Amino acid sequence: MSGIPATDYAAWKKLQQIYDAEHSRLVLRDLFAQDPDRFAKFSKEYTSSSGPDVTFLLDYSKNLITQSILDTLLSLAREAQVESFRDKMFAGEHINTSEDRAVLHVALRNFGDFSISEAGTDEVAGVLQHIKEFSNAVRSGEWKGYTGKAIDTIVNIGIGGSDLGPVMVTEALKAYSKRDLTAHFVSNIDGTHISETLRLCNPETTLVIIASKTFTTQETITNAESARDWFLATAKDKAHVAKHFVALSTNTPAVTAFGIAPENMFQFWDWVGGRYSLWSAIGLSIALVIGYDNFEQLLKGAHAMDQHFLTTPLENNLPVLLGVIGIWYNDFYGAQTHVLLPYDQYLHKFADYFQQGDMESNGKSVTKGGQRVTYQTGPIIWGAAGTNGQHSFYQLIHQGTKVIPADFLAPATTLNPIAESKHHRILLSNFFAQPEALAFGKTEEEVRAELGPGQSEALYKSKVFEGNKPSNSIMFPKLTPATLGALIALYEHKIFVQGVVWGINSFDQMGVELGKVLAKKILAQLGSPTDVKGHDSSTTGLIHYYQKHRQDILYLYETEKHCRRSSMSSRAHPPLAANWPSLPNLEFPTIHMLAFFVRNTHVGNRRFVFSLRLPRGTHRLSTRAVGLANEVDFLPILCPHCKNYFCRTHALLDAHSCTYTGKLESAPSATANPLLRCSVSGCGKPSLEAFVASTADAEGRTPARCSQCNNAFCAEHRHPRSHGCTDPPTTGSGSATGAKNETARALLAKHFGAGKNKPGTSSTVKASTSKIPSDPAKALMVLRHRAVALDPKDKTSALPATERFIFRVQDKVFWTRKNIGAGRVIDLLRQPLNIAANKTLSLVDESGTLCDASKPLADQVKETSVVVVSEDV
Ligand SMILES: O=P(O)(O)OC[C@H]1O[C@@H](O)[C@H](O)[C@@H](O)[C@@H]1O
Repeated sequence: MSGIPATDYAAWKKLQQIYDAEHSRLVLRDLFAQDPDRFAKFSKEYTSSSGPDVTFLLDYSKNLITQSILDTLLSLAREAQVESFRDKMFAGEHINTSEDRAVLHVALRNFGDFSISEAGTDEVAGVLQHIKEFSNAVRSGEWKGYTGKAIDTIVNIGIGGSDLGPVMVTEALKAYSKRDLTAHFVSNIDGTHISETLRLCNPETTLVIIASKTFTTQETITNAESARDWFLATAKDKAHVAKHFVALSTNTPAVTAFGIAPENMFQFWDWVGGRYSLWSAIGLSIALVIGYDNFEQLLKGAHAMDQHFLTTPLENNLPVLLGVIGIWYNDFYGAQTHVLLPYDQYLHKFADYFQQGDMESNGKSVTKGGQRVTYQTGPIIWGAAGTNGQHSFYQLIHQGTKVIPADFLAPATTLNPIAESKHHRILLSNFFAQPEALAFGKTEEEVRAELGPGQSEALYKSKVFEGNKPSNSIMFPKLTPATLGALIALYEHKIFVQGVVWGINSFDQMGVELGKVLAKKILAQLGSPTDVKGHDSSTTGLIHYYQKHRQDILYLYETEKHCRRSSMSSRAHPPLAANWPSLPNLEFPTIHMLAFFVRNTHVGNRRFVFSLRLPRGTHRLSTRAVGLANEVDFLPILCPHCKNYFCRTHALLDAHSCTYTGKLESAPSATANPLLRCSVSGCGKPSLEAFVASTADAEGRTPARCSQCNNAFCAEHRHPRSHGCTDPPTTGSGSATGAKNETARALLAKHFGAGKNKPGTSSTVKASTSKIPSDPAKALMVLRHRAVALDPKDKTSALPATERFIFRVQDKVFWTRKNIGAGRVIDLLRQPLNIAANKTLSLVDESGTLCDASKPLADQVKETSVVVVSEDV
């Protein structure tokens, strides 16, 4: 890590000479035959020097090494100053030079032994205490969700180091888990990942953990926002987020901006690399799954390995031995990969985890000094658990042309001793057999003796195993949290050793950035083929192919001219079609995410228009929200037969020339279930409920019924007004809101005249409706010009139009900032309306609902609508 090219070291040159002169004589069969003590010489038993007790055996005798080669490899480590850089790491020196950061994952599991002065290391114990208290509260059921139920599901949203570590460890230690707490991990930006996960979750009993060191990672933040939308679709009130969302991050401002309270944030520090972060707050999901005490055992197991690495002479230092032996193959034998083969199903994510751990750390091609290396650095890491690989890729390891060093890992005792441990004995027989077969193979003589004479030459040859394939074997008594901690730390330090020898910075990851930048640029160009600029012909061709073949538009607007269905959109409306965004085939229960998606979609210069047309509150997808949406219909109707989405005009089978050819068992017909027909007498069209009920997983979805009379209506008659529904919404007895609204209505009746007059249109208070178009988008444009700032301190020129909220009071049109609470609006209205300060006022919306003074007005009333100022409510 000094930045010196490894080839400059004398030991490197010597190793090259040894390889050139000796490698053809390095034959494991011979090496073992020559030295009966080879196993004793080239194996070590690790025993933790501090509690908890951890022990394992590392057998590295099946490597293509002699003592003198090993000595030279260790000389290389010394020459590259592995010990000195190790000490610098533990001391908190900024060995991550490109980012000027310390590398202190060891401080996260430092139970008092090492003295580290870096800022933040003194806060580790406090964060662990926070993890302890929180995980205990959740696991015991003391932490309640917003409806008073205990948490039974956690969803960790993170990617890379904020995902792989918790995934691997919670899988590895599943035997220690709280079985009635289900843990899900969502990482991929593919909406399928979060959608399929949330389908399994109940918002009332789910805790979402947003794990992101930077809190800017596109995948994590997008998934987290969708999860929040999913949650609020049921919970409604943003205040409930506090009980269901926590963040693990170093970025306090971004976490706060997301809406997570500081007390629900678990801090860590920039000296924790993402791929070394499972020991930090990122391990919260681990503590939740296996309990804090087990989490601490994991940390302590790793800490003992840290002590071993820090204090043990290189000859006996296990991470050093693994590191230099790996270099021998990587740089002298030309091995390109290294395979991790745990014979323990619980470790099935071990190789995935170290793919990031190793490849992101040592996948570098310039030294710390900026020189292009002339030798190989980090290997490709891969692998799989148990005997599965034997039935697929082991063929190549045994008889292929490549050198593939392998690490075999296995527990002596299984945690699932079913059938009197028969499974485990078979598993272990394979664990012992494979390294043996790889090392010693089967000679042609042995094959001939086995097959006897008279076989084809090709057959004899094809059954020969050349052997001489190197491997390490690691065996431990049982997979415990502490043992796992020690094994992970063993590999972490191995990676460190190799990085030091190669002179590279193992702790940055510049190589992941370029793709992210290009993806952002491309995302903005996906709307239209004419937007695709600045790419090579291949990339351009791929994007154009996607644009041609994507299935467009699953959402609907108020007029037929905006209706799209994928199969005919381009024919029907060629100029517009290309600009529509591609949306996933969302099913009804997840459609609330659609509004979110659209709000954030770049659709060329049409994006803003679409945003304006989105009805407020439709993301909640309640029928009431749709009904309030001034005819803007955001409810896509899924044809139960051809499974395409249509607007109300094209929802019927004949209207969209349904391609379904099977028997139409539930096809709408005049004689179909009358309950599924529009309730308006004489209409007879299928109700929205008919489509929804037959197409979606009924559980958790919002019924497409009138929120007031609860009857089912067709798209034409779904709004309360359009089917003559005048009954007030049922608020439920004892509902505080309901009671308040009753009072509000009574007062409205008193002040502005009861009965049929709508609030704000009484003779007493009359909103001017002259020259205001009925189309909400046009109305907004007109009113935006007429609106004056309610707060004299606000200047129109200082705030973008999208951040201004327009509403009407009497014949006046005002705008406020969107986050202004209704209480503050009341105060500000006194002056223009000339209302004395001693009067108690309330705001009431068009439907007679009392506004909550503590919440933003913009969240409670429809933009451009009339708001009534009422006394005494
Ligand atoms: O935790 P964050 O900041 O969301 O980052 C997640 C991952 O983001 C990737 O881009 C990095 O390569 C990883 O190292 C990192 O673990």
